[in-house]
Amino acid sequence: MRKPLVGTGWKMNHGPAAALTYAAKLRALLAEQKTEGLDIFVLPPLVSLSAASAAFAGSPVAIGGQNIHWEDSGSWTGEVSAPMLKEVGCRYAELAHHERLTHFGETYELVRLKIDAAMKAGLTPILCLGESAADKQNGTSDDTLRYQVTTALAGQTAASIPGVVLAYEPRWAIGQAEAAPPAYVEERHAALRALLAREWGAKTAEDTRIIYGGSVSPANGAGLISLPNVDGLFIGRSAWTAEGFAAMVRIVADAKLG
Ligand SMILES: O=C(COP(=O)(O)O)[C@@H](O)CO
Repeated sequence: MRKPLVGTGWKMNHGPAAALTYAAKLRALLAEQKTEGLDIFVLPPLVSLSAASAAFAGSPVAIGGQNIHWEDSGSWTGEVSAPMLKEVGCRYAELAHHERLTHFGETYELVRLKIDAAMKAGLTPILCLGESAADKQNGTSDDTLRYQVTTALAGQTAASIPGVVLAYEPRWAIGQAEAAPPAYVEERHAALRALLAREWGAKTAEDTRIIYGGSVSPANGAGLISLPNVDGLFIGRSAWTAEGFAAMVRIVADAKLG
């Protein structure tokens, strides 16, 4: 049984003061609703991690970083390492987000090194995957996903891969008015699971969580989280308020925990 997951990436929003306000509100809201049996995460910007770590301590909410460097330390101006995230209380490290690939020139070859660094530090990588609009149009979405998965996870084993969360986020669905259609999402998630089974065996495929992100909202969340191969939701804009995120947590809990 894969534990359901619901999380939000704040992207470049919420400095330390706003993080404290958000955390206090979210804690109060979640205390009134079902959270047991769910993994819940918030990914603040780097500067807010320490504040968020203290503010969420003892709550059902874990925190993570939105990126890491592949080395543990050194002359890498402006970067942060996996052990540093661990030290401020992070459980997760988001890697390969579309915005980092597009605006900062990251590649899946580089992401492989980051996955290795995150695992070594005891962080759970959230590995973002997703095809472009052109891939979708050309019918090559699953080829692109296969390349991304096999490249990023090349250093991993059948036993370690369930320690990675796969976040399917079609690039053409991020920051839009609508999420990808549920039937399309289920096809991609099923294809990803079949790929895991082919490459690393049935148990790895069965145990690895695959979550969906890209314009998830209160209007479409229930439909997406009810899909058999969708183990969680990864939310941007709709969860940038504590009230919005608490509503999404409720949708996931209702669908997955009954
Ligand atoms: O980018 C993401 C989705 O953002 P939306 O604003 O929900 O489209 C995902 O990685 C969550 O941060």
